[in-house]
Amino acid sequence: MLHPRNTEVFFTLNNGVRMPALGLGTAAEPPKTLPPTKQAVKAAVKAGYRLIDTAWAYGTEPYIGEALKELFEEGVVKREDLFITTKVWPTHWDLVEKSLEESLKSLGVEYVDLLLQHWPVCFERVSDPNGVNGIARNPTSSDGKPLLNKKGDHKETWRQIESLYLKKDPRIRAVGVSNFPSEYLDDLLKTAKVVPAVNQVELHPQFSQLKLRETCKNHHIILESYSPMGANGAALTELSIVQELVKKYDASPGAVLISYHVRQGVVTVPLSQNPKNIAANVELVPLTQQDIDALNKNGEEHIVRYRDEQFAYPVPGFREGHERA
Ligand SMILES: NC(=O)C1=CN([C@@H]2O[C@H](COP(=O)(O)OP(=O)(O)OC[C@H]3O[C@@H](n4cnc5c(N)ncnc54)[C@H](OP(=O)(O)O)[C@@H]3O)[C@@H](O)[C@H]2O)C=CC1
Ligand SMILES: O=C1O[C@H](CO)[C@@H](O)[C@@H]1O
Repeated sequence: MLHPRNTEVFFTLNNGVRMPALGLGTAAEPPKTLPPTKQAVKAAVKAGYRLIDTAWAYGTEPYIGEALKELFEEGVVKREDLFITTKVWPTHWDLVEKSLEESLKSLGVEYVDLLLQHWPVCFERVSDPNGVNGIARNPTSSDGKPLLNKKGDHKETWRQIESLYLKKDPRIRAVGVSNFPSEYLDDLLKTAKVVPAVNQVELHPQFSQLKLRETCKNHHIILESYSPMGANGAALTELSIVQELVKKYDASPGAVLISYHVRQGVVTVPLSQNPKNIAANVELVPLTQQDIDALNKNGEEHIVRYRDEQFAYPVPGFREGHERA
C-alpha cells in the first residue's frame, strides 16, 4: 500500500499555522561538535525535511544560519518553505525579546515560525565567556547545584511571549511551551491569554506521558516529542519491543520510532548528523493501533527519562515514576 513519507505529513496548530510532523533536532553536544550542524541541516532539507528545531541555548543557531543562507542561495528552498522553531532559555526568563532578537540574528532570518518557552524555570544570569553570547547556559552555585533565580516567575516568560504574539509581532507565527507537565499547563492556562500551540517534551516508547497527552488534547495543544531515539547513543533503537516491529515491518528502528509519533499526531525532531539516519527517519511505517498501544503501555510501565535535568527536579510532576537512564 502506498503511504506518504514522514516529511510529507503536516499538523495544523490551534491558530491555523501548519507544522511539519518531522523535523531535525539540533541540540548537538560533545562528543558531537556544533559546526557539523551546518551539513546536517543541508542534508535534512535536501532529504525533504522542512522543520528545523533549535534554541538560543544550543549554540547551533549560527551554523544553522550558514546552512540556510546556502540553501536559499542555491535555490533549494525559500524561507517560507521552512518551519523554524527556537526557544527562550531560563537565563532569559524576563528577557524574551532580547532572546528572540539574538536567535534571529544568529539564524539570519526575519522571523521564526514557533517560539517556545524552553523550561518553566528561571535561572540567574551569570557572565561566562564560554557560555552562549557571554552568558552561562547552566549556571551553578559553588556546591555545583543549579543556580535557580528564586525570585523569578516562570509565568513572566509566558506573559512576555504571549504579549509579542498578541500584538501580532511579525517575527513569530506561533507560540508554545516546552517541558510543561500537566500540573504546570493547567496552572498556566488559568491566567494565560493565549493557549500555547505546542508543548515540546520528552516522549517515546519508554516515556509515553498518557496523562499529558490527554491534557494537551483537551486544550488543542500539539505535542512535540524530543529525544525520540533516546538521546545520545540512541538507546531506544535497541529496545526489544522496537526490534520486534523492525522485523514485523522490515523497517529501520529509526523509522519505527518516528512513525510511532507521526501516527499519533505528534511532531518529532530527531537529531542526526548522519545522512543515512536522516534519510531512514523519513520512512513512514504503517504501525497499527495495536502496535502503538503496546509501545505506549511499555512507556507507562518502564519509564526512563533520557534528558534528566537536575534543574527541573523542583517542577511538580517532572520526576513522577522515573528511573535514571
Ligand atoms: N525542549 C527541550 O528541552 C529539548 C529539546 N530537544 C530537541 O530534540 C532534539 C532531539 O533530541 P536529542 O536529545 O538530541 O536526541 P535523539 O533522541 O534525537 O537522539 C539523537 C541520537 O540518535 C542518533 N540517531 C538519529 N537517528 C538515528 C537512526 N535512524 N538510527 C540510529 N541512530 C539515530 C543520532 O546519531 P547520528 O547523528 O549518528 O545519527 C544521535 O546520537 C534535540 O536535538 C533538540 O532539537 C532535545 C532535548 C531537550
Ligand atoms: O533542549 C535541550 O537540550 C539540552 C541538551 O542539550 C537540554 O538541557 C535542553 O532542555
